[in-house]
Amino acid sequence: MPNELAMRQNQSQLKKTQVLDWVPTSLRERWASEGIYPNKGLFEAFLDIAQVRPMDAAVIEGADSLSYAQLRARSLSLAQVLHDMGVGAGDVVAVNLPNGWRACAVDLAVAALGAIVLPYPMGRRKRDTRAMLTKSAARVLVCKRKVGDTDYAELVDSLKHELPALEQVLVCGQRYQNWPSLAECWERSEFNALSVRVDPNAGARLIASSGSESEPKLVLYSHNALVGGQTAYLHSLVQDSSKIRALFAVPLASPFGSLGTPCTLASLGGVLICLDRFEPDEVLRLLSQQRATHLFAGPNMVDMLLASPLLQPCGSESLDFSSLTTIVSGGSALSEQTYEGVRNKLGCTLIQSYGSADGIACHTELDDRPETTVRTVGCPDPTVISVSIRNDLGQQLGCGEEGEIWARGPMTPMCYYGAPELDQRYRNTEGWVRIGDHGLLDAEGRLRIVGRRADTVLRGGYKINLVEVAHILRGHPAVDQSVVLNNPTEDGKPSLDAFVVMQPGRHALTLEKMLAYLVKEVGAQPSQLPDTLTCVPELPLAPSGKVDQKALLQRCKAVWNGVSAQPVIDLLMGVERAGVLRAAIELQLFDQMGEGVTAEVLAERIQASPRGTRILLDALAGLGLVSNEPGHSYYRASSLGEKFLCRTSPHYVGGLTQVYTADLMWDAFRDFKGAVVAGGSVLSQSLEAANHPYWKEFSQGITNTARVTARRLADQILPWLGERSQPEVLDLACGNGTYGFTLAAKQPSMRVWGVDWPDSEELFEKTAECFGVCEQVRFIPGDLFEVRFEQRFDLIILSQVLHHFDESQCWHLLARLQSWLKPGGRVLIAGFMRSNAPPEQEPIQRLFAAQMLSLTEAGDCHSIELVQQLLAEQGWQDIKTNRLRGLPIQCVLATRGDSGVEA
Ligand SMILES: C[S@@+](CC[C@H](N)C(=O)[O-])C[C@H]1O[C@@H](n2cnc3c(N)ncnc32)[C@H](O)[C@@H]1O
Repeated sequence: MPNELAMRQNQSQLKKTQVLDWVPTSLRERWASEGIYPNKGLFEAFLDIAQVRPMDAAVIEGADSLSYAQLRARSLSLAQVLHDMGVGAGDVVAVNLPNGWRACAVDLAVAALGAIVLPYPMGRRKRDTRAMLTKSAARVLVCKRKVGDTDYAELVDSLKHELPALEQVLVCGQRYQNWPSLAECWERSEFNALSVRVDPNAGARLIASSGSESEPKLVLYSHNALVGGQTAYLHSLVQDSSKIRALFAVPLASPFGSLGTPCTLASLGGVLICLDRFEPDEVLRLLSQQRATHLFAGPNMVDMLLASPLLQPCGSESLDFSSLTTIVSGGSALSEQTYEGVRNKLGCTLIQSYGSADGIACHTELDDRPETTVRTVGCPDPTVISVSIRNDLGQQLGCGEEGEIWARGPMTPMCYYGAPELDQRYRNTEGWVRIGDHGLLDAEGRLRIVGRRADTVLRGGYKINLVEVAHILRGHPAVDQSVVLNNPTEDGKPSLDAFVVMQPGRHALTLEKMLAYLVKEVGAQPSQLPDTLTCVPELPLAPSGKVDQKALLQRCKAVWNGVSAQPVIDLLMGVERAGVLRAAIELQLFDQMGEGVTAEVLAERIQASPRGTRILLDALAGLGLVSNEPGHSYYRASSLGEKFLCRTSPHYVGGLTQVYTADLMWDAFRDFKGAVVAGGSVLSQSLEAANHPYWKEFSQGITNTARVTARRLADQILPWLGERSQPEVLDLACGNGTYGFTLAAKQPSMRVWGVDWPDSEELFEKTAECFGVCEQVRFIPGDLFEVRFEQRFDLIILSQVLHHFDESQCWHLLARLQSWLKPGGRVLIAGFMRSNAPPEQEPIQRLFAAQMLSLTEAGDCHSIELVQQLLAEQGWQDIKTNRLRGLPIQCVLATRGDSGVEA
C-alpha cells in the first residue's frame, strides 16, 4: 500500500525503545505458579473463547452485533495487513478510534503479532498527538479521519517531519490522500497466529497516564499483567464472567477503559456494548435495550445520567434497568448524593473504583455498606495489587497512618516507556510503584484516599481536597453537579473556581448565596470557600471522559474578564447572522463546496460574484460554519455546516430559513417595538387570517425537521394507538400533514384526516405521496373553529397550534375535541410551551412568545401548566406531559373524559 510517510522514513536511523521489567522475575513466576497469570498472550486468551463460543456476541455497536468468530476473522485480517507493513514483536501501533468493534479488532490484531498497542482517546490536539507519537515511536497509527471539526489525518500529516518513526497511517472514514484505508483491511486473508510465539511477559499495551506531569506518561503493561492481574480486578464484580455485558461510557482508550477489550472481552468472554461518545440519554437507552449488567463511568458521568429527564418521575420512556447490577465509577471520588441517586433511580450497586495507569486498581465490593463505598476504595486484592503506605523515606507505615501509596502486584506494569527518568523517580528494584497519591489503610485493610496528587491544594497552611469541596457544594439543595478547580493567581496563590450545574427549574446561585450556605449551614472552613462560582448548563467532558478542566477554566476566565460587551453586541448582530446564513442556504453554497474550494471556483458554481462569495465565506467561517486555515485560500464546510446545511444530509435544517428568516419575520421584527406598544401584531395582516401566505412557505420549510419531531411523537403514541383496531386519526391544523402521515405509514389499517386552510391542500397531497399514504389520508379544508364531524376518532393531533390563540380560544378549541373522540380516545398536543425553568434555560420559548406577539393578535407561548389546567377543567383524564429529548418541544397527552360533550 502506498503511503507517503513510508517514503520519508529512514528506518535504519531508528532504534527500538529499551524495555525493562521493574518487577523481579521471581515474583512474576510466583504469580504464574499460583495461577494468577494464565501465562498466555492476550490474543491467545481471546482465541480460546472464540473457539468455544464462536457465535456469542462480542461487541455491540449501534444496531450491529459482532460475534467472537467475526471479530476473530477481522482481527486476523488486519493482523495480516499490519504484518505486511512490517509490524512485529515489540513495535508500537497507536490507535485513535472511538469505542466500537474496530478499536477492539486493532487491539487484538496488534496482540496477535506480539506488538504493543497504544490506544489514546479521540479529541487530542497537536501537542498531545506529537507527544504521544514521538514518545512511543509508533510505527503505525490507526486513526479516524474526522474528529469533530478536526481533520485528524491532516493534523498528523502536518506533524510528519517530527515523527520519523511513523511509517504508515491507516485511516478510518473518508480516504486521506493516498493513505491506506482501514475499511479495506477487514477481508484479507487471515494472519496465521500460530506462526508467532508471543511471550506473555512481554509488553502488550501502553496506557497513557495524565497524572500530574505536563505530558502524558506511557506505562507499559505485559500480556500477563492484563490477562491475569488487571482482569482479576473484575472477578468479584461478576457472578458469571461470560455473562458480563458491559457498557463503557468512558473511552476504551482511557486508562479506566483498558478494562474493556483486554479484560472484559478477551479474558472474560463478555460482551462490550459501545457508543462512540458519551450522551446521557443514549447511555440510559442502551443500558435498557441491551440488557447491560455493568456500566463503567466517571462519577461526573454518573451524575449526568442521574440528571437525565429519562430518570425523572414523569419520564416519558419506560426503561428497564433490571439487568443492571453494577455501576463501576472511577476517575475521582464519589459523593453520597451520587450513591443515593444510583440506588434510588437505577436500583443497582455503585462501586467506587480507584485506579491509576501508573499501576494500581482497587474497588469497593457489591455488599459494602454505603459509608464504606463513599469513604473508602475497598480492600486491595492481592491477586491484583498489594498496597503499602510509606513515609517520605520510603519506610512502611502502620495501619491508620497516612502516607504515600505504593503498589505492587500481578497488575503492576513493566516500566514507563521510553522514559528511564520516570522509572528512576517512581519505580524501585523490588517492583514497587510510587503512585504519588496519599492514603491510609484502615483497621479492616481498606484503602482510604486522603489526597489524590492532582486534587490536593495547599491553601492558607491547610491541605484542601478539591473533590471534597465539590461534594460540599453539591450538598446545596439547588445544585445538581459540581466541580472545583484550582486556578492559581498570577503570583502562584491557589484560587478555587467552583462550577455548578443547577437542578432543573432552579435559578442560578450567586457566589454570595453559596458562601452563606457553606459558612452558615455547612460550617465549611475559610480555606475551603471558593473564590468564584459559575453556573454552567452542563460539565464539559474531556477526551478521557473526565471533566474538561481546561474548557471550564477558560469559560470562567471569559466570565470574570467578562467586562466585555461582546455578548450584547453579538445579540445586536443577529440580523447580520441571520441574513448571512439565509443567503448561504438560498445559494445552496454548502452543497457546492465538496472537499474544499476557492472563493473564485465556488462563485462560478453558485453563480455569484467572486467578491461577494469571498465575503460570504469569510462571514460563515466567522460563524464556525465553514473552515478556512489561516493563509490558505481553500474553504470547506465545517462539520456543523456539513451535517446540518448540506441538502444531502439527513440532518439538513436549512429549510428553516423559510420559517425563521422568512420575509414576514423581517417585517415583524423590524417594528417589534410597535407590537410591544400595541400589545399585538401591527402587521397589515396577522397570522390568523385565512390562507395566510406564510403557511405555505412554513410547511415547505419544515419538511425535513418536522419528520424528526413526528417520528419521536409517533414513538410515544404508536404503542397505544397500534392496539386499537383500524385507528382513525384527526390532525388538526395539519400543515403539510407530516405528523399524521408518519403514523399512517407505520400502520396500513390507519386512516388520517387533516384539517387546514384550503391553500394547504396541494402540499398535503404532495407530502402524502412522498410518504406513500395517499390511500389512507384525506384533506378537509376549513377553519379549525368551525369544522364539524359526524364520525369519531381515536386520536387527535394538535401540533404547534395552541400558541396562535389566547387562553379563551384555546379553551374553546380543546373543548370541541372531546366530543370528536371515541371512548378512551386521546389528544396529543405538541409545541413550544414554557415550563418552570428559569428563562435562561428556555430562550427559544421566550423568543417564540415574542414571535407570537408580533405575528398574531393574541397568541403566546403558553405554559405547560395552563394547558394542563384547561384540560383538567374540561374533565380530560390521565393528563401526562413530557419534553421531547433534545428538542424544545413539550408534549401533552390526555384521554377523553367520560362526558365528552361538545362545547
Ligand atoms: C405552525 S403550523 C403547524 C402545522 C403542523 N401541525 C405542524 O406542527 O407542523 C399551523 C398551521 O395551522 C393552520 N391554521 C392556523 N389557523 C387555522 C385555522 N383557524 N383553521 C385551519 N387551519 C389553521 C395553518 O395553516 C398552519 O398550517
